[in-house]
Amino acid sequence: MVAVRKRNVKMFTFVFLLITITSFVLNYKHQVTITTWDIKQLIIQFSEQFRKLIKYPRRPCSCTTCVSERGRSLWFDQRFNQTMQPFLTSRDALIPEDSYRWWLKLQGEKSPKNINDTLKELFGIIPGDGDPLQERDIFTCRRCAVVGNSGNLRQSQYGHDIDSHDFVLRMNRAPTAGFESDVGSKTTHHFVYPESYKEMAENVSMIVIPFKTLDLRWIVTALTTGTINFTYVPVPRKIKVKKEKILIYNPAFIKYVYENWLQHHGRYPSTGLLSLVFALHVCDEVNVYGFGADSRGHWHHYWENNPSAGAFRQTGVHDGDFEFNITLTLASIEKINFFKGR
Ligand SMILES: CC(=O)N[C@H]1[C@H]([C@H](O)[C@H](O)CO)O[C@](OP(=O)(O)OC[C@H]2O[C@@H](n3ccc(N)nc3=O)[C@H](O)[C@@H]2O)(C(=O)O)C[C@@H]1O
Ligand SMILES: CC(=O)N[C@@H]1[C@@H](O[C@@H]2O[C@H](CO)[C@H](O)[C@H](O)[C@H]2O)[C@@H](O)[C@@H](CO)O[C@H]1O
Repeated sequence: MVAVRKRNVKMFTFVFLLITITSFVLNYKHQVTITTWDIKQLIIQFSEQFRKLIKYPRRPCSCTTCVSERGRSLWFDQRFNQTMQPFLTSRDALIPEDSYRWWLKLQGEKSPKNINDTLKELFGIIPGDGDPLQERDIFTCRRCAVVGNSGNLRQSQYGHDIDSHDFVLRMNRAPTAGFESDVGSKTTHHFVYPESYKEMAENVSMIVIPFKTLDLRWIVTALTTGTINFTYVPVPRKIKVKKEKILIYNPAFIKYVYENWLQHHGRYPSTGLLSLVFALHVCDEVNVYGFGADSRGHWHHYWENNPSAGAFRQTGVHDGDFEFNITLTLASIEKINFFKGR
């Protein structure tokens, strides 16, 4: 009787250990490919993971290297501030006073509505959280593609590569239909502001970048009364996006990008730079496509011959050259992979 009980305990311990070890190994899914269920192999893989765990005890992710890891580049460490929150959410909708004052000047609204009332109304309608990009754990490796709108994507054949990422981030009016072989067909997140809104598929999360109070008010009315149809250009009265799929880029994060990364160049950061720094904060591996001006320094698009491609240089709203240098530096220190297109 005692012998049987002892055997049961042993059996139970063995099964328990096997499950623990297996799930531990599987958790490191992007570093380890399970090719066999051979117990010897599993033990070898487990000890390899254990060795890494001892060597890098507090790694933030399971990729070979994680973007947010400090100590690899002083240039990066001086700019990257892990504590900055990329999103405003219903639980955390506070904009610090200095950031708010700075933000108010971006598009010089004449008589902005009370921001606290606006945020209360907005987060009474949308939750602004619960998105996969807002949840993190150290056992995964989040591979993100940030896809800018550059004409250098034409005939690049990057489509398959882009679609292989866990998250594919696009921006403004960028289409995929008809351009799949160069830009891919997958989109998980799409950055817009009212003036650049485009309809998106149901499963895509829309990240709204607000540059003024009216942009936040527009989200409210675009989901309800449809009363706002003009900001500095006409904007759609109504949008077809599920409330749960709308996320709000934090104005304080725009200021952080402007100060820490852009070092006050231009009037404020472009959507491309805002998306790229955002990705550094929420992804573990960042691969960048579709960034790069044409020979005149204009932001030409891959899907159209946009006549105002050089307007930003005339108005000085963005410093395209400085922004591009940030991208190149990030690539040179291996924080991102940069795909230069054609
Ligand atoms: C006329 C104008 O205002 N154009 C601006 C347009 C325009 O408002 C939207 O396309 C409307 O849908 O938006 C911008 O940018 P745009 O939508 O052109 O491009 C998005 C981001 O991609 C990168 N890009 C683009 C083209 C190119 N040849 N090289 C690039 O590197 C840039 O990082 C760019 O930010 C914007 O929001 O930033 C900036 C552009 O200056
Ligand atoms: C070309 C230009 O300077 N246009 C500005 C316009 O800038 C655009 O703002 C967008 C957000 O609303 C986005 O940042 C885009 O990249 C910019 O080109 C606004 O600043 C607008 C405010 O009234 O003034 C236009 O002249």
